[in-house]
Amino acid sequence: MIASKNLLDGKSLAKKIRGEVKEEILDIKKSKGITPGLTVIIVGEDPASQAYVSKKEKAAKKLGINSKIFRLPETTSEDHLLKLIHRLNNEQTVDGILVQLPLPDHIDKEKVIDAISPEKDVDGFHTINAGKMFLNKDTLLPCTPYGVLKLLESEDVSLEGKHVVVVGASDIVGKPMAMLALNQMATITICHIATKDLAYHTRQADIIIVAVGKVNLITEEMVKDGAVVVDVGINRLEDRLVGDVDFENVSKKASLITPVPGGVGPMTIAMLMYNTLLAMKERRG
Ligand SMILES: Nc1nc2c(c(=O)[nH]1)N[C@@H](CN(C=O)c1ccc(C(=O)N[C@@H](CCC(=O)O)C(=O)O)cc1)CN2
Repeated sequence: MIASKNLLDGKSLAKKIRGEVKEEILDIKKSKGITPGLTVIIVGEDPASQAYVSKKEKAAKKLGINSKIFRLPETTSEDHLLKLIHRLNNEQTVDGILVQLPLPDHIDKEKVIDAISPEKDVDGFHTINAGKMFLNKDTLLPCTPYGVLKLLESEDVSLEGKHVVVVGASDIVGKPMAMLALNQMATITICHIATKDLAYHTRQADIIIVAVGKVNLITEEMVKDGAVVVDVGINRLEDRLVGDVDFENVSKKASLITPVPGGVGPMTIAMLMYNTLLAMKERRG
């Protein structure tokens, strides 16, 4: 782990959040005799996805959440998946349903996500939940962007009036991230694959949030002095894991910066645990 005074330490904050969730689960178990249930479905053998699912299973177990993992083969049909989701939607003890992404190409991701009951959609990806987030209504929020907000909040970084530049416009990170920042009264810019002169935009940013998956996409010259830099990228090199930011050089300019690993990644899992508890409380608390 890199030691630096300006580090946004997701690993520590995630531990704290998991501890709070664990306490609340214990209390609810004692007072109401109910336990949250999380079901994760993974299709295919992608090693990174398998590792993420194992992390989710381990975290859930530690917090006293009943977890069940469906590990389905790559050849699983869309129809089979939809039927499984339908069955889980109707199971009283299942509070959260999550389908690990990406899915194989022959399966329609949107159709699968929208088959999950919105109240059990602990990823916050369902069209109804995305719409509620867009309208700034209470709902289950996507774990990674929600984790980024919590990380910023933990260091008293207010987004109000700040220029937040989000690099990457994916449905699971970039777009919801920008919307959550807007809901916090930030001025937002979303940069994507067709953006001309990325550096022009990033240099204006008070806060840069990058989620692309490209090593060293954000370099020192692209960052204003004192900016806050949040790196959501995960790139596997032969010997180590890196983000999208040239950490060594950008960290000299940034007032706060997330490391990879140990920044946003652990927050994703912590917020999933938080959402599972929230889904249980909303439905049967
Ligand atoms: N249904 C979903 N699919 C995917 C999501 C998601 O939120 N919901 N996000 C990503 C993967 N992901 C969770 O599923 C995830 C990514 C990274 C981490 C994490 O803890 N990263 C560590 C490094 C771990 C490692 O060594 O590989 C870190 O950054 O410190 C957790 C979860 C795509 N799919």
